[in-house]
Amino acid sequence: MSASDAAAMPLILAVPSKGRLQENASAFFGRAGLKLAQGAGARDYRGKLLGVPDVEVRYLSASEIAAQLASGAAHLGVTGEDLIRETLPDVRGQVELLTPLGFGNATVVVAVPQAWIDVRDMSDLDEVAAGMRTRHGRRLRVATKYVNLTRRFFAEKGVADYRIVESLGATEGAPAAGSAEIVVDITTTGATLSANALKVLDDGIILRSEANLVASLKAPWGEGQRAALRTVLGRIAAEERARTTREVRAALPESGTIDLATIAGLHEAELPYGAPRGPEGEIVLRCREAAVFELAGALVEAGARAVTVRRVDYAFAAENPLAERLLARL
Ligand SMILES: Nc1ncnc2c1ncn2[C@@H]1O[C@H](COP(=O)(O)OP(=O)(O)OP(=O)(O)O)[C@@H](O)[C@H]1O
Ligand SMILES: O=P(O)(O)OC[C@H]1O[C@H](OP(=O)(O)OP(=O)(O)O)[C@H](O)[C@@H]1O
Ligand SMILES: [Mg+2]
Repeated sequence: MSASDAAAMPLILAVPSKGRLQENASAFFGRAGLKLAQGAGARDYRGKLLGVPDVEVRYLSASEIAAQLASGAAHLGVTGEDLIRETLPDVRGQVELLTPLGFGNATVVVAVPQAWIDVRDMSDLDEVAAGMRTRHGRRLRVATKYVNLTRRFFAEKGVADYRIVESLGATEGAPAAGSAEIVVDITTTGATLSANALKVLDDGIILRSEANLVASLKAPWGEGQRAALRTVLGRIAAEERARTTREVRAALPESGTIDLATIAGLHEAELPYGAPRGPEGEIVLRCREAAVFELAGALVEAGARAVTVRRVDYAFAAENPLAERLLARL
């Protein structure tokens, strides 16, 4: 491929096409002013970002997204951290987890039958497994689709006498069906585990996962794709900054001055438009939502004639921390 071909290639953004991550993911992009436009219908697995050329959206399953970020077939994607850690042999070398998204929360756990009342933790499980091996010549069977996470975790806990039965769905049913003794699976409310008379071991939490925005280090990052990256991540950061902060405007006193630097420092506020030019006038600060009342109080105390606080939709800034962090690694 020539350099000019590479420059014309779009940034590939992989978005969940189904399951519980789908709706949340498109709502997340929508809030950031990135409207996903799917092709002809729900079965068209390609689309665009309205108003952002040079981006191609691909709708894939959450596990396929992890695989495509690993191989470099996609530049950016939304998927569960569980799938990233399960699918990628070298997470740090293959991808950058840019930011957790606050949805798709689930925990990968080791669960055993509730009837095993003496088995409370991994060391109890180790005894059961060793006993099965010596007394019955059989190995404890673990049903899971998280084969790699299971192997790593069991090795860390020193449990070796087991074998994995790969499960592609309804994993929690495996013990009752007789195809495995225990399971490693994901849980959110715990309803599925209870319904199948399973319990989580006390130290059986393998990973707490949520959906993440993930970038591939293996994808071809030409100039066009880097520019598209800055646009996309700039909007995401602008929405996040806006959502987590408040804009505080203060009318400065007619006489005397306010020591804004000290007040801003105390309340971890910024002056996004700089310091006031004269003694009188209006000043704009930005602070964390939780600090709003203290900051407003301090400004009034210091002589401000009026203070207003508001939410903003987007807060853009010259710095693009998400993009810079990734670009520094490419
Ligand atoms: N209660 C939950 N159960 C399963 N996954 C969840 C849950 N909550 C969040 N997730 C996240 O969503 C990801 C995809 O799961 P989901 O069930 O939505 O997809 P799916 O399309 O059904 O995939 P699969 O068919 O492989 O289960 C999970 O790997 C996990 O990161
Ligand atoms: O702790 P809970 O809130 O009960 O959720 C956990 C269940 O949800 C998921 O299954 P899903 O509904 O995605 O079906 P699947 O196995 O076909 O993917 C997961 O595999 C568990 O079975
Ligand atoms: Mg599922």
